[in-house]
Amino acid sequence: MAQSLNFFVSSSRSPDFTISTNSYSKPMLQTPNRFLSFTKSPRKPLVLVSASADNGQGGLSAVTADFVSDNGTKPITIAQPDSSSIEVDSVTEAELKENGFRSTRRTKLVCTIGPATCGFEQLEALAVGGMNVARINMCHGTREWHKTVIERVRRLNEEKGYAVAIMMDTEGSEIHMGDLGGASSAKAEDGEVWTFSVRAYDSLRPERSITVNYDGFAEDVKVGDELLVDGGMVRFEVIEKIGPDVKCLCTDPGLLLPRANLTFWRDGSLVRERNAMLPTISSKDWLDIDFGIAEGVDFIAVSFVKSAEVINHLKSYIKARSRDGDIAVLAKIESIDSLKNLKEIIQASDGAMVARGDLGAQIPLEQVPLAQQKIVETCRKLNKPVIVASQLLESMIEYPTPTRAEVADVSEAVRQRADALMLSGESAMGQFPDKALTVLRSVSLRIEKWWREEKRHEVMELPDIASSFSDSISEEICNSAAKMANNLEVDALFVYTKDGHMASLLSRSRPDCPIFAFTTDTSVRRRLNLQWGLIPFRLGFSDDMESNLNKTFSLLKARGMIKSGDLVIAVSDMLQSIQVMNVP
Ligand SMILES: Nc1ncnc2c1ncn2[C@@H]1O[C@H](COP(=O)(O)OP(=O)(O)O)[C@@H](O)[C@H]1O
Ligand SMILES: C=C(OP(=O)(O)O)C(=O)O
Ligand SMILES: [K+]
Ligand SMILES: [Mg+2]
Repeated sequence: MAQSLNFFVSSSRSPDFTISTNSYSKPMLQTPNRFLSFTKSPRKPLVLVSASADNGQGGLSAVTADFVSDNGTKPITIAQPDSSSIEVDSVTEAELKENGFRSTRRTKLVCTIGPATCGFEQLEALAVGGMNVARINMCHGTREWHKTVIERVRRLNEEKGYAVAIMMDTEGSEIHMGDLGGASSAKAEDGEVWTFSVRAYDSLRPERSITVNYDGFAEDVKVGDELLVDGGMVRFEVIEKIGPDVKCLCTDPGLLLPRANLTFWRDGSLVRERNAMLPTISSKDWLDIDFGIAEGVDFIAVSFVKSAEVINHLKSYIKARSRDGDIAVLAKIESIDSLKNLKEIIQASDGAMVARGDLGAQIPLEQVPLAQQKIVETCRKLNKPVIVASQLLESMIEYPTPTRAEVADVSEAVRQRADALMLSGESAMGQFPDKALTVLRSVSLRIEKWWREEKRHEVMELPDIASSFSDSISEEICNSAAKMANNLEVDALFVYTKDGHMASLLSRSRPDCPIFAFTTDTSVRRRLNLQWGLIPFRLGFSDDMESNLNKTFSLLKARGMIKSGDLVIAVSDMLQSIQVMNVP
């Protein structure tokens, strides 16, 4: 006869969690105040059972009980929830209260975290300044360093109510220089001869010598090739090969930065010999990915993606290992191959990045703007979030104001209605990370406002993307709701979504009003933070839309974020309907 173990789960602050014993695991959705049973087969003795409740967020409601029993009943109480709470970040809340719905920023901001921004206060300053996603670049720093940054961001979220997501960016199999033996940079002058070598210098790095991370380097280059550092920031010409050493003459002087990217060119085109055969995800990347899964990062951005296959592979790898399979995979478009297979790659991914740094080293610079336009458009059509990255405010690494050209570049990305803009060196190692973020924020707000004032409703034809009939219904509802919202000039769209899909479909239409996205899941909330126009809230809700709406109205009213009379359109995952109403 089967026996049961009963756990009484009084409630939880975050209602989605998994209860597991050493032999059973059971996900629970919104099950406060009830008994949960595990049935044991008679063949397995009922002895020590370690039970834990884990909401997957690093222990908000974690409970562990060593359990000895023959009749198997042991009550477990999990922290009392604040069932009447709604979570939204304080910056959004203040913006909404002060300036109303229209003032909220639609374009999301990603900041690369580095030595200039890794402290808790520095991270908090970025969150206050509007950072939606923190990016860690596995090209640099140690895993311990990255772990500390992740912990600090998590602490910031828990203590201050932010939903800053974490993006881990893989190193990828690019060819790059070594780390300059700890020096922050080295100056290469016109006419100097430098040695690029695959040798690892064990002690001091000889003067004017650079290590290269790719073993085939000395074999692949030819005398006469042009060697570009960081896509042309410094240029050399290969003049002699001596075993593992390649002697190069500096033809365009400049600063060499640690681990700078290297490409070599022959007769005007990029040389892709054996290095083209390097795996997209190297063995070091797999270790970093395991680290990212263990740390529960929200996004993994894959460098130098060549095909959809590698994305599919990584997605199934994550699915098999991550607790909820909820790490989104972003494809970095930064190579010739990724442009060739653009549609399939984006289709397979959960989003993409226009990684203009390396892209500009692989295709002629004048083609980068067109590539950007095409990538942004393709992502929009396929409903995948897209980030425009690299050199948006490059001069702000050193100076407190951007160039006019940089402001124009940021404006163009906002005008293209990309989901997100990204800072790299500006926030990782620049002198003015907060100022750079402020520029992104104010330019975004200004261009978005201009766009609405001009009433430039979309001309973009959005193709049907649903893969099932029920998806088609969601898609039609969202397209119609967004259109209605514009025509009726409503104040906000509300979407109640468990996995975020309906929210992303609304975002895809780029409506004039902000989209309040309510989700029960904290990790979905963080991921929605990358998408255009979404204001993600965490809220416990049921399948009863009437009560969800009443609850939301009263919670938001109590906090002064909406007021009686505001016009709202609500849609939901659970109920396929569009409701138009005034806040009571
Ligand atoms: N974790 C880190 N530790 C030290 N320096 C970093 C880190 N992350 C970024 N940086 C610095 O910021 C610069 C810009 O960052 P990013 O654009 O992400 O990298 P890359 O220049 O390698 O493409 C890097 O070149 C590096 O100097
Ligand atoms: C974002 C990019 O990738 P990374 O900084 O990792 O080179 C880029 O190349 O633009
Ligand atoms: K990288
Ligand atoms: Mg790159």
